[in-house]
Amino acid sequence: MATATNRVLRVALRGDNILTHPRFNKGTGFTASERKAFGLSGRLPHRINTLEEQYKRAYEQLRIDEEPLRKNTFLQSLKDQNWVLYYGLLSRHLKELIPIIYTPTQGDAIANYSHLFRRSEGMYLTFPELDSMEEDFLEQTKDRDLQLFVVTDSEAILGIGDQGVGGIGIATAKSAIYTLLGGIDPSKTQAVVLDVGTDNEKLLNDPLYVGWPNRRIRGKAYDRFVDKFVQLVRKHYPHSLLHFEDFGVNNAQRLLDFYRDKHAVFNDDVQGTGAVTLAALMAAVGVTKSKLAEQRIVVYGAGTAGLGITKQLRDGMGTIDNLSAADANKRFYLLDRYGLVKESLGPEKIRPALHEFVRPDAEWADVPTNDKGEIGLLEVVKKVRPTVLIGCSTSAGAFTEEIIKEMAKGTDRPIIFPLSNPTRLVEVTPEQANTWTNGKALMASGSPFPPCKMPNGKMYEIAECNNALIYPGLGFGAMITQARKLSDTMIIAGAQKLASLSPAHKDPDNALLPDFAHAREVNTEVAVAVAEQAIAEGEAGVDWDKEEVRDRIAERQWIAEYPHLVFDPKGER
Ligand SMILES: NC(=O)C1=CN([C@@H]2O[C@H](COP(=O)(O)OP(=O)(O)OC[C@H]3O[C@@H](n4cnc5c(N)ncnc54)[C@H](O)[C@@H]3O)[C@@H](O)[C@H]2O)C=CC1
Ligand SMILES: CC(=O)C(=O)O
Ligand SMILES: [Mg+2]
Repeated sequence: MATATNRVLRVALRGDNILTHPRFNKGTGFTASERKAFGLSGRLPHRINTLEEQYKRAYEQLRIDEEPLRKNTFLQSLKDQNWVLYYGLLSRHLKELIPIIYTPTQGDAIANYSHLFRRSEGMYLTFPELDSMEEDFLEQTKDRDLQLFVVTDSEAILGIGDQGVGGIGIATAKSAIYTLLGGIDPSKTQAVVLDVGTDNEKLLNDPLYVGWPNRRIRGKAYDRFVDKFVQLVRKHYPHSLLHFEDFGVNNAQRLLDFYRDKHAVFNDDVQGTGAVTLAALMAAVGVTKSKLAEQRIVVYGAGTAGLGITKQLRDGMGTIDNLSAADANKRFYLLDRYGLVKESLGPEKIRPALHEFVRPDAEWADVPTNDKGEIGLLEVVKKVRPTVLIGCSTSAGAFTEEIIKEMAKGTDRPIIFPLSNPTRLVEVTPEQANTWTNGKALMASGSPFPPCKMPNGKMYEIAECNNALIYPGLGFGAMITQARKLSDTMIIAGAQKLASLSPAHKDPDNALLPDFAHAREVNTEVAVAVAEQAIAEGEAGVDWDKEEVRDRIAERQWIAEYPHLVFDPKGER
């Protein structure tokens, strides 16, 4: 078996062409024989550095700037130069650097994309260039063994909305996380932005905006554009996984439903968020010694993530506690801008996907409404006495002191998950929820937060309930088995595996989910569970026994170490 350290790579590039290629470049790490073979002798300073020395230098440079956004720019340029150094450095400082390359800082980088722009990364497919899409696609992908596409149309980036072409930054960040935490070879991934315009006035009026300065295309023309891209992926890479990220609420679930039987597709905001939240909640009900099916769950923000979470928890109640879907649906209370999702809101406010979870008006006849007939969160909490409160509304501070205290009256250990990203949009900070519940709340958040002091003096670590803790493993498990689809049962298998790794099993005062410092090992376990499930249910395109899965995964995981490079005119380029 080839390990990274004895791996040999045949490369056809020489001189500046290899020095500027991030996949092959080693900088001062090129050995003497490689320098000779690749024509680098006069192009590099004398000293040959080990990777350890290179890490030390890069980390020193990174620490010069205090500001997270500048660190983000530094790391982006490191990625443009040298993948091994970039991923190796991140692996060594996971907890410190994931928030820099992902939420929250990547949100700022995306919002400022056109002003920070230095060089392109990824595939930009622009609406007016529809006719040349296949040509453009093939130009970038020819001769590449791509296994994963991460695509966004940028309409709902994290919680910061429509970011136009800058959304490429979420596709590249999510791809990088696949490599970092899932072990997917970065040369086998492709980030894509579908630039169908933007309705973000600030971008439309910005003379430096680098995307297509046009209002967002919608309706049939949008669908045709997306479909052309999906068909190209299906035609040229039939065994790849197609990951959708941060599509708008009217497209995310719809596109997933449309393509899920045609190709291995995955919507991270729907399925990844649902899976990680299911795992966090399974851990929390372990602490409260209750069942999933017994919870009364309020979901605040009935958008893509809110509905994805709701459906995943509902399905979890079925698989884990044998509750029928009809009964499980009744455990949920969804709210959006117009308050509780109830019958009388009518079709304008209730999109079809929410129908299963609409509450009957009669149930609320005794509850005060505002002058528009809407029922707010406080009223819902008073009546329902929820055991679980989940925020995915992008509404900062929506879980007020009054609401949290009201919730704490109705349950001994309120389970509170403010999941909105980035950090500043959180519905309540863990510190506030901890104070207002006298340390009783069981918490998990979407972005990283510092621990809180519990009444017993111990520090309570806040689990980061972010889909990045699970999607790399879900995706890798599906890709490695060449699964024809990523089924709901494969996702639940991954969520159950993640829940089983919860530190709260050992001690109820521990975090609900594993720490991000262990995210690589955690995602590997998830990948094994998903791959085994794919094989068990006959979705896999490989004929492995379940017993071989772990070894196969270990063999294929990309490791940030330099391979030995050999010059070969017929080699890779
Ligand atoms: N922790 C995690 O892994 C994830 C977190 N998220 C976060 O969840 C949030 C929502 O993301 P998406 O569902 O993709 O967006 P979305 O736009 O589909 O959904 C947001 C929903 O919240 C509603 N909303 C807005 N203001 C509200 C208010 N004041 N009160 C009640 N509802 C309100 C909107 O009408 C919309 O339906 C974002 O902050 C995102 O970063 C999303 C995916 C994963
Ligand atoms: C984490 C993520 O996918 C989001 O906030 O959109
Ligand atoms: Mg997302």
